[in-house]
Amino acid sequence: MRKIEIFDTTLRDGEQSAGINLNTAEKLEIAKQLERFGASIIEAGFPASSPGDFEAVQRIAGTVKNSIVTGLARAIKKDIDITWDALKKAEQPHIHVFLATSPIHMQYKLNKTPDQVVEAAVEAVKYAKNTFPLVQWSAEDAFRSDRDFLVRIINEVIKAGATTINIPDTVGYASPAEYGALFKYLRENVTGSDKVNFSAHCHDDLGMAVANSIAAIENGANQVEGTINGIGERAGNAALEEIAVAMHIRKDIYGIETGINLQEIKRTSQLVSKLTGVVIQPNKAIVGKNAFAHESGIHQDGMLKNPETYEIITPALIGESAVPLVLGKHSGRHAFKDRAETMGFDLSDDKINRAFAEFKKLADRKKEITEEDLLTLLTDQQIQYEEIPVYELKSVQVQYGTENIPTATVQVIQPDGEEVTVASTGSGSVEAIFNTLELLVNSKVEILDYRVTSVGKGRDALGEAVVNLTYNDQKVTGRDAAQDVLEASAKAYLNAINRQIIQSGLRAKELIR
Ligand SMILES: CC(=O)SCCNC(=O)CCNC(=O)[C@H](O)C(C)(C)COP(=O)(O)OP(=O)(O)OC[C@H]1O[C@@H](n2cnc3c(N)ncnc32)[C@H](O)[C@@H]1OP(=O)(O)O
Ligand SMILES: CC(C)C(=O)C(=O)O
Repeated sequence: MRKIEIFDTTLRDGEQSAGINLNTAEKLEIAKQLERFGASIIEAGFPASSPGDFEAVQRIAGTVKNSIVTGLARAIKKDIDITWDALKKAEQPHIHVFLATSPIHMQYKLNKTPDQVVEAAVEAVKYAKNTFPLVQWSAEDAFRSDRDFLVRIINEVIKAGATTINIPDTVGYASPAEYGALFKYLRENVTGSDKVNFSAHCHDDLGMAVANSIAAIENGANQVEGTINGIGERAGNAALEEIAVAMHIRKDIYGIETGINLQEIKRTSQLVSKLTGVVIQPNKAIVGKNAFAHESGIHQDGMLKNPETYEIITPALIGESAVPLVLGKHSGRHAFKDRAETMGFDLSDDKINRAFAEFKKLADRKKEITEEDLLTLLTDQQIQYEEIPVYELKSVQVQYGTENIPTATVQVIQPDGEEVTVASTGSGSVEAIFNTLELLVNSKVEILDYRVTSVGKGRDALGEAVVNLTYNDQKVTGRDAAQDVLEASAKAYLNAINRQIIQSGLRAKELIR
């Protein structure tokens, strides 16, 4: 079996999805899970792009041991220096330097001639190589670049010390046959192409990112890049869970080993969805909630007679356990802690106690506590910060009637510890709550997006709200769940405000550069 390295860019290209904004603690949590998932390389961010990205990459590099941690950098010395500062303590410092090579990018975006682009790429790779043992160089928009120019610049960056060459289809324009052919051409024409890794990086604008990545593997790529749940810039990146399972299920034709721990797929996907607020479409391959649901009579009949009639992947393969529900209002702390550990949470006794208290409150109101409910409760505890005081929702009350103006009354404890109650109106119940909270947080808030979904099944399922807003001129996403969608909405709004406060609080305490 041939080994393919899996390069995960959920925290860099994935975070470039419109509306996603992860803080350092959330990124660290995802990185630790990506390590369990078995990613060979984790691109933890773009350190020169913001203090938040710098801090996240630095923290992840200091924590993750079993995956290589990398950071993205433009082909400029300042970016490379900042990336080195963030990654110098990593076990195997790795940098990902990129520079565009397509005519349209060189002429209009970079305003450079092809010769100047070659010179800048070589200079950047040489400079990076002074400190980093592992240097990946990406030809941004490689697929729309001239092939012979690509061969020329790749030859030069390999001479300058690049250890991996990435050939992105930056705008998702390639077809599988074309993208595969490009890898074959480069493997055949680049001098010493067998001495470096060739990497595929595909976007899903035409829905072909996974197919293109597999075509690259078939034609000489020994690394593929992508994200969990396929999140990423515009239509997203290749979904890594789809590639990993495709390689496993069809090892008869591909003969590829990815090193991915398939059992961790479900949990990784759920964690990324929860923390980014990006809901997974139900029919999404591998991780969608309908991916293993057989609905029609003829299919169900076949499944009962022999599951192989319709099932090519079992839920168990990706760690989707059909554990019978054992937790309810009569369960105790031991069973709760045990389940948390089985789900992969490693929480202090304090955090387990707090999660248990929340669980008991929920169990009083809800007859069935599902795996999704537990995931929500435990994830919330896992990423709580104690050191920065934030807003705490005490109560929310809404008066609504078809003939009345909806009015919300909200009681919160402010970061300074003072308890305040404020009321305001809106054209609907949610708007009334948001207007009231805006008065409370004392600053202009612009709502960019708002969604409510149900967590789990049944009438008494938890409602999860995701609010994307601007506060103190920063875009931030908040999410929270509650039995009632209005309470979930209020909590999600405050969660967004609190995340912004925490991020600036950490920076003020110089925990962030
Ligand atoms: C295909 C990809 O996904 S590439 C990664 C995209 N990710 C991001 O952009 C992450 C977030 N970005 C940012 O925070 C900002 O864009 C920053 C901090 C990186 C740069 O911000 P600014 O300095 O304000 O520049 P701005 O983004 O407006 O323009 C980009 C500049 O970088 C140049 N540039 C673009 N790519 C490269 C490169 N690979 N190497 C060197 N220079 C580059 C552009 O030509 C432009 O230069 P100019 O100012 O001389 O015209
Ligand atoms: C920086 C590069 C690898 C990229 O994200 C792209 O080209 O899509």
